[in-house]
Amino acid sequence: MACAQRKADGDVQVIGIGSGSTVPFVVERIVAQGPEVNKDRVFIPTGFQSKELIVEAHLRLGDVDQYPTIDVTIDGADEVDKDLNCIKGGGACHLREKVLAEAADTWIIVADYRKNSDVLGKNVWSSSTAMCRNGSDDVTLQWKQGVPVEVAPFAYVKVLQNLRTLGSEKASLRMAKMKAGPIVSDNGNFVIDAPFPEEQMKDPFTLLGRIKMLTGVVEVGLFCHMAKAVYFGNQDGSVTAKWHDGHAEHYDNSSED
Ligand SMILES: O=C[C@H](O)[C@H](O)[C@H](O)COP(=O)(O)O
Repeated sequence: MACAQRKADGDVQVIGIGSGSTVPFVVERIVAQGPEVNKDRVFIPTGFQSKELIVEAHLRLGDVDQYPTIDVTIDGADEVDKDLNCIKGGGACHLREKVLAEAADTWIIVADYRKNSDVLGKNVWSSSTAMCRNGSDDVTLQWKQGVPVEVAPFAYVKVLQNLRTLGSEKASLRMAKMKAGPIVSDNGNFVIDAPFPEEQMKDPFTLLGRIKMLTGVVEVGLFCHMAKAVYFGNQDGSVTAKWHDGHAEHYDNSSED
């Protein structure tokens, strides 16, 4: 998105590239800035998808162990609440995404308007990432997946039980679509999807702390108080930007140049 990328202009040299359906557009926009602008930039991926995008675009690939401080990370989201807290991990990338979000001076989300929600978990729209990976555009397969929780494989049954006790009655292991068995993250872990009642989702920061304390949990797909800004692409091509301080702006189609 043009306006999100504008935030990445200037002196930015180390850029984190997140995962999801909007990220290819971000990379496209970066490439369009030309080789002269990009020659001194290093791009850090959050997983397989973004690594491929960076390599295919002939941008310089780096890793977070070389660059533990990132100027700006641009990522997608499954859902964003009114305080810019996010659910992420529909594509099972949330561990690396959170590392790159924390490493970044500025963390920016680019998402489509269906991800904009008052309270996390209320939105029936969820990640299209898995569907895109399966080569299908069938967005009628929407589901309420809850909070993605990456777990050490040997501990998943214990963590499932813990999550149910915490209030997620329907917590379940995420199963692969084209493979018999569970999906395995880029880090070799399993992912549990844990829907929680609205009352608990209204305070995602407290819920995040509770889930994170469960032994066997590697990372939780709740990103609280992290986003500096979220850019929502609207159906008509315009963009609505919301900042963490409550400020919002609207850009019409022509500002996308
Ligand atoms: O694990 C995946 C990431 O958190 C994605 O950023 C998130 O799932 C959004 O993906 P999409 O834009 O494909 O819905």
